[in-house]
Amino acid sequence: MSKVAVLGGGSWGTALALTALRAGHDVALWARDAAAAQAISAGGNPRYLPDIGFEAGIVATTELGEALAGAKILLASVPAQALRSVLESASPHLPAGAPLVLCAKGIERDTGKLLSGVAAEAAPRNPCATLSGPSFATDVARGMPTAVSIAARQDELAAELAAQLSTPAFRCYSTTDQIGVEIGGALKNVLAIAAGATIGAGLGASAQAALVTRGFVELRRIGAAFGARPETLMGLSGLGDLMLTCSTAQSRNFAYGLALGRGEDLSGRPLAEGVATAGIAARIAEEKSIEAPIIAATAMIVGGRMSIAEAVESLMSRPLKAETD
Ligand SMILES: NC(=O)C1=CN([C@@H]2O[C@H](COP(=O)(O)OP(=O)(O)OC[C@H]3O[C@@H](n4cnc5c(N)ncnc54)[C@H](O)[C@@H]3O)[C@@H](O)[C@H]2O)C=CC1
Ligand SMILES: O=C(CO)COP(=O)(O)O
Repeated sequence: MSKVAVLGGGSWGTALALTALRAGHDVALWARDAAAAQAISAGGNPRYLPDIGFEAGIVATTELGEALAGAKILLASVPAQALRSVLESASPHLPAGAPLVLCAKGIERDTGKLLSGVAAEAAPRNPCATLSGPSFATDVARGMPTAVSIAARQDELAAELAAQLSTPAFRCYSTTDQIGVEIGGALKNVLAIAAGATIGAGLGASAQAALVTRGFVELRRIGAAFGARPETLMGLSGLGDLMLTCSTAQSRNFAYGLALGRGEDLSGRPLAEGVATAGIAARIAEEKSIEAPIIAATAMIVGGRMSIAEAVESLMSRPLKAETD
């Protein structure tokens, strides 16, 4: 049994802290909010995991030094756009050499970097890994069966982390394709917004299936440009997570798209990582001359620069071509 430290007291940080606890580790969690830390230590997270009670045992604190001291595994589960600043604050306290597992899904908006690139700059003394896959925090917190990928460039590190973090209900597969795992997790959120918007705008289940399938082609093109392995994109962290988040309003990204498609007020909604990632993903595709019209249209819709009706018109009137081109 060794100490696991979790950065982030939201739904995913809490759920991952619980899996680490259930895997037999001592678990500390850093949350920026004192009330959240107190509640998590007592066995609840009313803001981010309402209606879920869980076992006490996580030691949650607002002190980074206290949370990180002596930790052998670090899990970063703050939102993607907050990762750099949180790692910079944590930097003096990060135990040198302890693996840092990135658990957020996104691309840094200001730099276009994948989160492993952010970690390489903000936490260079910690070997970096990524945990991603189809896994709603509520399901994981409730102990429902879930499988994810853990990726690290070194095979032994990925396998060791998978062994340390798996439980009978949380099955971690290991891979060395960290970039593939990151790309799948980041882009599926953008496509989930598009899928939700399709349903919200009343365009139908056939349109939803077409959009997700063709969106997956774009995901694979972008993945290929980054050197991702095709089989990773077909795996849990790619296709698996795309299936999950493009099919149910339990996904906050899908729910965001649903509200967008219905023309509802979008202020004050829960985190939807695809909102921040859409624009930068579209820009990366454009800069690399990758054909990604669905991602581009989603970025424009999310940015208020295109209506859903205009997106449909533009996507449906593209020149006809072979499906595999
Ligand atoms: N909730 C889920 O089902 C899953 C979430 N993820 C990923 O995990 C990441 C975190 O998401 P959630 O925990 O779900 O979000 P959340 O909205 O439930 O919680 C976010 C947490 O981060 C904290 N936070 C936000 N900005 C911060 C900052 N600048 N500094 C410090 N703390 C900050 C908030 O106070 C909150 O505790 C996202 O990238 C998400 O895509 C991945 C798999 C499942
Ligand atoms: O990444 C997730 C499930 O794998 C969670 O999806 P949402 O952030 O869209 O709720």
